[in-house]
Amino acid sequence: MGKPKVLLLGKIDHATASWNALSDVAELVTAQAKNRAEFIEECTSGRLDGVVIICDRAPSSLAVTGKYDEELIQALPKTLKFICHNGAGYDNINVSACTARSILVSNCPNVVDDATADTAIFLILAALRGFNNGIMAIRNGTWKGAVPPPPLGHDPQGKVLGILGMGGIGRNLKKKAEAFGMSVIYYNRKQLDVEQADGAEYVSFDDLLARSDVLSLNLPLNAGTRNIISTPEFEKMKDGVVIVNTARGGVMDEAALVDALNTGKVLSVGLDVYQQEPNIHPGLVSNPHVCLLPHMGTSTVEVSTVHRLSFNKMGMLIQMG
Ligand SMILES: O=CC(=O)O
Repeated sequence: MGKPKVLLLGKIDHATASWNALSDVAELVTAQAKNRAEFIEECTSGRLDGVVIICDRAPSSLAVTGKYDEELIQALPKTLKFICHNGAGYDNINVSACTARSILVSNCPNVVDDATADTAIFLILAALRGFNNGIMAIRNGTWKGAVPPPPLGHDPQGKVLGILGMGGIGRNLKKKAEAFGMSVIYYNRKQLDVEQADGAEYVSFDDLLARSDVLSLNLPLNAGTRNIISTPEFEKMKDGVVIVNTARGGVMDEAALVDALNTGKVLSVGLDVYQQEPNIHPGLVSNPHVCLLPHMGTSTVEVSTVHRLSFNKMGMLIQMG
């Protein structure tokens, strides 16, 4: 019997040696397709027959696969057994459709905790302090910007940080935020045990909305969390609340956020993720109180280097049969 085939979708920049080392135990193949239609055609033409594992390097794979929806999953090679998704969030994969085809799906949680929590800290500071006003003004050649100048920002010290979703990233953010003098409350589907909560106060969803000076979204996107923050939720928040989203754009209603910014209910926002990436609601782009990043929360050499280990593990799994 030949070696099992592993199909790489997307680019590898920092784990090339580990990827190549997999060839000891697997036949490494790449797709010729440049877009989803071509990929589906490539799968159905039989060129990828024999592929047992897909190594999905999101987001660079997205241009070729689009969402792993029912249509795509039905087209994948009949021999496929595993999809190894290199991100933490796997909302782009219809896991039920994979299960129906007996395809196992794995993701990479934990490795992104530091990088994502660091990004949340950056956005919290930027939004609280109004740094985006200054960043825009200095690049426009107007030094500190408008006359009269924009209102003074706020220190994180003494503020209540509400964390919605207290998984690995939420807990990592809690520790970092405490170093800036913030006190942390959280809401999660389940209350954490004492050790994991580490002093963070568990509150109801409504209390989280009502008590947070800064609200950080750190929960996965799924049918139950889509638009979990929308107009009724903004109404329950403090006037002048600051919101940061490093999770998925789909958990917050962007149009409702623009309205809440325009009325002053929300003072400022820090965003790394959007509902329809790479498109961003024009009301967010034009608002100087919104600090925007192009979904780069996990884009570090260290995260990519840890992904290397996942190739090594994939190799070991193949060897173990
Ligand atoms: O967004 C990045 C990830 O899900 O890892």
